[in-house]
Amino acid sequence: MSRFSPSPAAGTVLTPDLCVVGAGAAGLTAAAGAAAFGASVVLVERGAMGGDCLNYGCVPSKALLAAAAAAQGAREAGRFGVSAGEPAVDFAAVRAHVRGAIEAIEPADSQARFEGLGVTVIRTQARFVSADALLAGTTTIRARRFVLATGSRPRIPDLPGLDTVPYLTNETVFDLAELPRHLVILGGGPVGAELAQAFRRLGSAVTLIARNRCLPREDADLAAIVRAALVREGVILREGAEAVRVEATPGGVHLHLGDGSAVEGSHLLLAAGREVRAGDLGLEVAGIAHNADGIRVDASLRTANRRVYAVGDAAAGMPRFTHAAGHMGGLVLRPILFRLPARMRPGAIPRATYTDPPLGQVGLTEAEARARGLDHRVIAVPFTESDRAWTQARTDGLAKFVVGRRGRLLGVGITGLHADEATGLFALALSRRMGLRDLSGFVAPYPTIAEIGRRAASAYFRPYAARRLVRATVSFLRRFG
Ligand SMILES: Cc1cc2nc3c(=O)[nH]c(=O)nc-3n(C[C@H](O)[C@H](O)[C@H](O)COP(=O)(O)OP(=O)(O)OC[C@H]3O[C@@H](n4cnc5c(N)ncnc54)[C@H](O)[C@@H]3O)c2cc1C
Ligand SMILES: NC(=O)c1ccc[n+]([C@@H]2O[C@H](COP(=O)([O-])OP(=O)(O)OC[C@H]3O[C@@H](n4cnc5c(N)ncnc54)[C@H](O)[C@@H]3O)[C@@H](O)[C@H]2O)c1
Repeated sequence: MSRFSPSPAAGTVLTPDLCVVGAGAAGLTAAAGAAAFGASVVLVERGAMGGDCLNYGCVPSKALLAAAAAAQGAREAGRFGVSAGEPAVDFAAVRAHVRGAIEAIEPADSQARFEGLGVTVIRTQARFVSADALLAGTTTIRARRFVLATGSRPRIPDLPGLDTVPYLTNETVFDLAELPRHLVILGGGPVGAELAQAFRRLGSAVTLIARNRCLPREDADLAAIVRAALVREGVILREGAEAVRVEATPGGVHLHLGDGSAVEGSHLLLAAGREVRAGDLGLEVAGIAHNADGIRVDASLRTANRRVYAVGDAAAGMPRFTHAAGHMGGLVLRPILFRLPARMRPGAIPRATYTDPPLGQVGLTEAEARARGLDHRVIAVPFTESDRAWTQARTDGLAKFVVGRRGRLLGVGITGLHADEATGLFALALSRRMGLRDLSGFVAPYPTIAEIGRRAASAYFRPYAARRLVRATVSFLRRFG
């Protein structure tokens, strides 16, 4: 149990083993883990417990997408011979569902739970006042080690006119009282793509502005399938479009694009990437280096100040996902508590975008393998080869296995039905350095999308089976009865 809980009196100086700043996925994991090992822990959070994922990110977006999928299911039921028709969407009830999902998960991240674990939770802004001391309200914390898990915030683009119009970000969009008539989304990354589909399916007109293409970080063949689904459902996609100016109109906003055209909408949602909150942490005072991408860390997630680590979205150059944040929050406990080495391997972190169809990736994409000059082959398996895809009438999918020498997996990308779940399986295979031989021997339940790994293995090994020597061996062995 912490020697300090509950909340300290004003002016107190605390000297815990560990001080964690930020109670999102990264900070909560570090705090809970350290407390479980008997370390004294102080956790400082200035906003809502649970951070972005619970309050303004993964949870509300996935809950909104689930409501949107129900609406789309009604629209598409006809292809199964079931008639439902255009659904009536009660947006207040949708919002209640989103809120309900947050409230159901909230207790796991709550101050009460963490105090129950023995963590001292201080609900205020923290900043360094020296290389080894942090000020949280009126409490000074001189910890043996610090973990900065301060997350990121939406990047507000430098767009002329933006200061004159109302706009939404992920921090406000889930609180909308009414369904937007026409939502204009700036940014075609995962936030833009997921929310474009969610609002379109719930009944809004949606225009998505993407500087390059939709889901630019993803494999082009896989992203094209998601793109086609969005367009089929009526999302107006403006790819290769640069927003250059915005102005208010009586009905909402008027967004001017670089090619001279304009888009008119009732609401504007900014989904133009993330930036790191570093300015208000007093990093300079503590000798902690940072850049536009975040707090600079080495492979063990240590900052330029040897007492201080940075994890999650706040750490520069690291993948910005909840599971990555949680992983980093646990990883830093190795050096902090046990003086063991730790090495963050960003390349091993899988990701999924929860559009329908979802898109998952782990390891290298085909373009990344090519750019690195790796000796590789790509085995592409369309979902028309999956019996499950046929039973669900969802053959709009593709899996791409990027393999190196002797069939070793370098990366797997998959879009289609249940691709998010299947990505977890392939992430395990990659983390265990498996190859297509392992996938060929893996028995998945029938009919599931996971069987697609075996399909890829069959396609890879088929030419070997056809070799003259192999055939001659089979023929020779036949003689023995
Ligand atoms: C719309 C959206 C959907 C997303 N969906 C997914 C998804 O489906 N799956 C996925 O893996 N990822 C998703 N993400 C990304 C995911 O939300 C982040 O990667 C994750 O929340 C990062 O966790 P974190 O702990 O690093 O930071 P955060 O969750 O941002 O937590 C940081 C905390 O630090 C606090 N803080 C900051 N500065 C200070 C200070 N000086 N003093 C005290 N407290 C401070 C903040 O208040 C905040 O609570 C999504 C993001 C968005 C925006
Ligand atoms: N399913 C998930 O795991 C999930 C879901 C949502 C978000 N996230 C995380 O949240 C982070 C943020 O996502 P995001 O979608 O906001 O960011 P992003 O950086 O992935 O995409 C933003 C896009 O906006 C475009 N853009 C920026 N300014 C523009 C302009 N003026 N005109 C036109 N286009 C412009 C950029 O080119 C970029 O493609 C991601 O890094 C991701 O890791 C994850």
